Amino acid sequence: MPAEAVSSRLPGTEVLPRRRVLGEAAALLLRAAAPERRHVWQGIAWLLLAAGLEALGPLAGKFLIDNYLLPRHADLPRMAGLLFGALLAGVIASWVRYGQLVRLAGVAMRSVQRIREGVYGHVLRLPMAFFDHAIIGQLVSRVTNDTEAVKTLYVQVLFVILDSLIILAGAMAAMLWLDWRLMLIVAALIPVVAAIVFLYQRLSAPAVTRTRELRSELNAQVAESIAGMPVLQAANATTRFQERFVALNEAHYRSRRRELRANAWLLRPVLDFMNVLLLAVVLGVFGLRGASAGLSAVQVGILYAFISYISRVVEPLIQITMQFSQLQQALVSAARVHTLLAEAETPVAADQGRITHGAIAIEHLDFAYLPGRPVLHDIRLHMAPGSFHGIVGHTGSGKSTLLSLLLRFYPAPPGAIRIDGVPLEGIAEESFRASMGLVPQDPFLLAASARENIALGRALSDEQVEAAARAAHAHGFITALENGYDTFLGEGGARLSTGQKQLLAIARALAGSPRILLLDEATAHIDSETEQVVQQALAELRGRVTIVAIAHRLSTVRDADRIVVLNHGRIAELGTHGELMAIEGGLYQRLYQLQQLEEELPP
Ligand SMILES: Nc1ncnc2c1ncn2[C@@H]1O[C@H](COP(=O)(O)OP(=O)(O)OP(=O)(O)O)[C@@H](O)[C@H]1O
Repeated sequence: MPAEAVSSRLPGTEVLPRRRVLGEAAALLLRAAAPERRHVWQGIAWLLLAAGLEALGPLAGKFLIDNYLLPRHADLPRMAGLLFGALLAGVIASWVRYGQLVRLAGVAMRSVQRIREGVYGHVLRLPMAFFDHAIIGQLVSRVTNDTEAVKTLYVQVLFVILDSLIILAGAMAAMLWLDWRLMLIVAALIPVVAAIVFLYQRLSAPAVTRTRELRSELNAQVAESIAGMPVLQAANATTRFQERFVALNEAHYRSRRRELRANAWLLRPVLDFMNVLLLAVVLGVFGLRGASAGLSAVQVGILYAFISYISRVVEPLIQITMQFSQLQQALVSAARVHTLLAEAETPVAADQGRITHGAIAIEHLDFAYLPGRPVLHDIRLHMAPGSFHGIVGHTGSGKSTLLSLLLRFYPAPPGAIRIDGVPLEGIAEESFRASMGLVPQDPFLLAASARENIALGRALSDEQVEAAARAAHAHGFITALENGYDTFLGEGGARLSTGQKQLLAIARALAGSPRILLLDEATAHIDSETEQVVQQALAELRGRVTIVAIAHRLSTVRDADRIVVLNHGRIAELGTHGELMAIEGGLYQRLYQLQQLEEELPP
């Protein structure tokens, strides 16, 4: 796949206009540093003091030359006092600057910490629809790499640029006081530098944005390949993936080279040249003045001070411009983080009531993921508390969609689904999640112990965890592990069989004591023996928990109170196994017979 074809997949990866980048990066910085405003202002105040003290050095030099050296007036105590004063001012200035830089580094680090926590928390609260388009590697890149780049932005803005600007201001003020006309010559350097920076930005901005984008693509591809390694290797696709990676990496290299070229040509060499030019102009002016009026003692002192100050003006300017390459990258990262943060979170549900019994009422439910492409049509279904409903149907008939709506992963039309008489969207999030249990098709186990996998961060006692495991018929195999509930299960529960993982997922769902338990093809990949264990577990929950189970394997829901047969997003049939089997030529009957046939066929 060409590198260009894989961009713009995650919101925030598109190339942003320059003005938007600046605005969004600034918004992010200000928001993250807001709690530390006092530190920033105090830091700036102290840096101003340090710059003032530093500017005293050349002034003291000028005074020494003008008053003592040129007139050959050897007043040793005063000269020593002057030298000592200049030295002391320099030492104090360095000490103050060190203290403030440590303070501002703290501000930067804490702000980035806040941003990173904020981004992760935000991602956790995003609606499921967001993840339909998200690429995991790119999201990881946002939370780690991009927030790290934001730190660069802080360090650069707060340290180098701020400090350099203050030193610059101090030197300019001192020169203004000494000779305003000469100061104007030096000041002419500032617009020239601004023009260079502008030009640099113009030339390198597209390359910088592209480099960042490609880096995030590289991350995404590595993450995707590792996650799908069995499929990659089995499909003999490793060579193609390697080639794709090489193409991306090459594009990254070219983009980075374009960026560095602009840097190498424009920044340091041009500025060094400006420095020499400026010195030549200032010396030239002195030369002219000397030729016309004879160089006075006062002018020699000023010349000395000016030469000292010019380096103090040029060096911060060089520092500021040298930071621009990194600053540019950091700005792009900050803007992307800001764009991600601007993604709307799942709206907070109004608290109109809570789930008490688990009665589900669905009325005239229509739903479409994309406008004009309806997936569910006019679903009407009432499920009594403690009942067991099976949902079956062909692939793509809308079974998982119905479950996703019940789980509020996607918003159902207001009022179409009610639980215990309360509209689904009117149940407060905490109590809603506490009352709903989900057993997904893929159990998703953490690289942690069996106990941690069942509790999943909830404050559950050992007794609660064990009771849930017993109810899910998982207690037996867990206690048979070498460390029982504390056995580390490996990445993705690698230590367990598929059936055991599924039982553990059921235990996890039950550990929260849900009123409603939703199972999405929980028996799709397990053997008949484990399926019977699951059936047993579900039978024991009947009357206490409302169960809605999607099942490809019809035997799982054979004993359900009612079976809902979905066909192209509509309820085609509804009834008990017996009732549905009695419909001659009915969909359920055909599905059942087909499965029977599959089971009877020799493998
Ligand atoms: N996130 C989504 N965005 C857009 N369309 C979707 C999304 N999820 C599912 N669909 C579409 O909705 C329809 C119903 O899908 P759904 O997953 O609900 O079917 P299903 O009955 O659960 O299928 P299966 O048995 O294969 O899991 C399908 O046409 C599918 O392409």
